[in-house]
Amino acid sequence: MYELKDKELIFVFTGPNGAGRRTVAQMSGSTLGIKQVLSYTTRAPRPAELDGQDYHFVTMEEFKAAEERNEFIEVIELAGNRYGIKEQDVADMVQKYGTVYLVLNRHGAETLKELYGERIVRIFIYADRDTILKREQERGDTQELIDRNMSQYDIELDYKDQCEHVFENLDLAHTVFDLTKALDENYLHRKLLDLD
Ligand SMILES: Nc1ncnc2c1ncn2[C@@H]1O[C@H](COP(=O)(O)OP(=O)(O)OP(=O)(O)O)[C@@H](O)[C@H]1O
Ligand SMILES: Nc1nc2c(ncn2[C@@H]2O[C@H](COP(=O)(O)O)[C@@H](O)[C@H]2O)c(=O)[nH]1
Repeated sequence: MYELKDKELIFVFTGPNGAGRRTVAQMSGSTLGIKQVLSYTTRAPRPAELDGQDYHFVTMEEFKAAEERNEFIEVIELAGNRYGIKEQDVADMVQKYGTVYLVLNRHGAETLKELYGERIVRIFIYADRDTILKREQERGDTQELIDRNMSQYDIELDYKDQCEHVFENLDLAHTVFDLTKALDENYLHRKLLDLD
């Protein structure tokens, strides 16, 4: 296991599905010049999702082969699909960029915290159930997917108080501004933003 050095950090965006974790993470990452370590998944891409941008989309055979080679830090299975982060990807990107981010569910955030300790900064993004429902319907998610996400809502929300930073994501621009400011002030010290 790669041991993270003093200045190396991993931001883990977590919270209920549909709260806007990926959107907020990608916008903040782009503002701050921080790259994402992508998960591998066997699920099919949804409309507007791209291989190499949202996930590494792989076949079950490819995933199982990588699993047998012990390449994943952790693996989860949801609705028959597997998801995992490769240890080598984390090590390579942290060594190259110093700071990276991931978007994971509660299980993934807990696992990374156990493995990498204080080098992990958990950022909890949430919204109320009705807001998430509306966003998922507008995005065209299937009822099956919406029901699955909603069934996990309370479990994911219960993780809020254990995370280092918590942001309610209602107005997107405000969320990204507040988050970017917090990460810059607390960890990055790049002074990229005009904070007045
Ligand atoms: N503040 C916001 N206001 C309105 N819509 C938003 C906001 N934040 C995100 N969205 C939209 O909500 C939807 C879900 O966002 P996103 O994909 O980032 O969520 P997520 O938490 O990563 O969940 P999932 O894994 O289901 O995609 C997207 O269509 C996104 O454009
Ligand atoms: N623990 C992990 N969680 C992951 C990983 N990759 C994605 N996720 C989370 O799973 C759910 C479902 O994702 P979806 O894109 O199919 O809706 C969501 O909360 C993701 O953030 C991973 O490698 N490990």
